Amino acid sequence: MSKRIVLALGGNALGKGLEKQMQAVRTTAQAIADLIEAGHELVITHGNGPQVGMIHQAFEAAAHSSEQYSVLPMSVCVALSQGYIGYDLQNVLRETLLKRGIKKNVVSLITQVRVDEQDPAFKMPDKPIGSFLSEEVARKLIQQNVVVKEDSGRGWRRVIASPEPKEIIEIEAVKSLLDAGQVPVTVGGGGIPVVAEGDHLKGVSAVIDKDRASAVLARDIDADMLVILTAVEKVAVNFNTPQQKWLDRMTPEEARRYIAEGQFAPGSMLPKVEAALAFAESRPGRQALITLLERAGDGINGRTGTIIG
Ligand SMILES: NC(=O)OP(=O)(O)O
Repeated sequence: MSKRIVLALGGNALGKGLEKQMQAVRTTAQAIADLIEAGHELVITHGNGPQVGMIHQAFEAAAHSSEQYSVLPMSVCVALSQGYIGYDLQNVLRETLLKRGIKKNVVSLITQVRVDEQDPAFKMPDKPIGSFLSEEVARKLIQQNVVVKEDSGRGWRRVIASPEPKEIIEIEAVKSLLDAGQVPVTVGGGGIPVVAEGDHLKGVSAVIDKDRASAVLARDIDADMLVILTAVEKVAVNFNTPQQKWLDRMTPEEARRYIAEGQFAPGSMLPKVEAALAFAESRPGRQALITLLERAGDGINGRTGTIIG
């Protein structure tokens, strides 16, 4: 049965760096084309952690080299990341679909997402962006008042505020594209974070979690399913212990209990399970799926992955 699906692409669907991203997007496009060919109506969202950090750092270096350039506000960096990643996705997916005889526009929408200026996240930056840094580089950045954190023994990364997404500003445009049979790429990098000042939307320094924004999007376009693609086929409890157990399904009650037990790592599986739970609970009958990109088709058909709902 065909479904309306929001497909949230994780880091490994995009690769790191220009060339690796182009290679990864080719594989990603094949998996997405399989779903379109199977008759599903898709909206594609994606992360931007490595890319937005790279863009910010590049403009910072440029600003140090010449007075003509300035450091870009993070909201503008998110907008640039939507264009950079969205262009690759729409270019490659269009071609992949054409080779299968499917003619559809794939359209990247520069998408703003409203957040609350009072969100406590602005006082506690915790979203890692950019590449891993050595301790030496991290200590230099700390002296320059840049917020960095050690990331699970893997190295240091810059961190930034990640407020809760409240509203997708361009939601009606997404619905229009879907109704016209096209494939929107939207809410890239969680959307450009903005706060409302009357009719004006002011960009703010933050990076919204793309899974949380995807859950809001999926709710507001009345999707049947939110598919969160990540680096593991299923969600596990007691991860990396002798008691590790892979989960085929979680009811909302079980998901809440596992979250309360601290089963999922913050900044990793926790926001994915929270986003999946928020969507599943937004209306009876809605389901979220967490799985690998290459198992998405099987997961949608109930053959693998972890279903929440
Ligand atoms: N914005 C966002 O959530 O990006 P990542 O998934 O790459 O961290």
